[in-house]
Amino acid sequence: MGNLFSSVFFKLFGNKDVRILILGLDSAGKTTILYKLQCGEVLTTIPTIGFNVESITYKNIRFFLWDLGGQSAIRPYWRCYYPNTNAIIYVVDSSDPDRLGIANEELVAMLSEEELRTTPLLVFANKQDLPGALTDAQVSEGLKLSSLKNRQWAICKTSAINGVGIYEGLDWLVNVISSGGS
Ligand SMILES: Nc1nc2c(ncn2[C@@H]2O[C@H](COP(=O)(O)OP(=O)(O)OP(=O)(O)O)[C@@H](O)[C@H]2O)c(=O)[nH]1
Ligand SMILES: [Mg+2]
Repeated sequence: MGNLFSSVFFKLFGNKDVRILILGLDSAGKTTILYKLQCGEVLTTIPTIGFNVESITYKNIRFFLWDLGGQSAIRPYWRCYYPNTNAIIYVVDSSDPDRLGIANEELVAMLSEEELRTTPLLVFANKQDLPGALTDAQVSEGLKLSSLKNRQWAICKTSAINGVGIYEGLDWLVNVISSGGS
């Protein structure tokens, strides 16, 4: 089964690298997630000005993960990174219901860009370890995910601090990518 998977994958991709953008409002947890994936640890972060990029290999796929700064002044630069993106991870701070509306507006603006017209979307409803965090259903409703058209999407409850949910999300991405969905 593993060999079958690998052979199908390489027929589909050859040596192609998989490019993932990690986006979301400032302080959502993007950089924390990136380094949790890359080195398995929770690093102390500072707000990202510009980007961090790391590669990880997971289930025989080499992912290039681009973590972009989410502060409002630098969100306009996200679009510089859209070309050739295979999937988007959109990170939401589930403990910040007041900014769910802004998170939705930024998501809608991003997904309306031609270069991301059908790009698969994985939402991380992050900071689930905090008391009172919104559920994945509440985050999904706030982002109006059920109204998305012509796009594969999924939402996972995550905590970058304890690692919960992150690999479930990556498993979904592996399935989407290996079935040619991006
Ligand atoms: N409790 C909790 N705190 C988290 C979680 N993820 C991130 N944080 C904290 O949230 C703060 C912001 O995290 P970052 O990873 O720097 O956020 P970011 O999305 O990269 O922010 P920008 O770079 O400004 O766009 C840090 O203090 C993290 O430790 C989580 O799942 N749970
Ligand atoms: Mg950051």
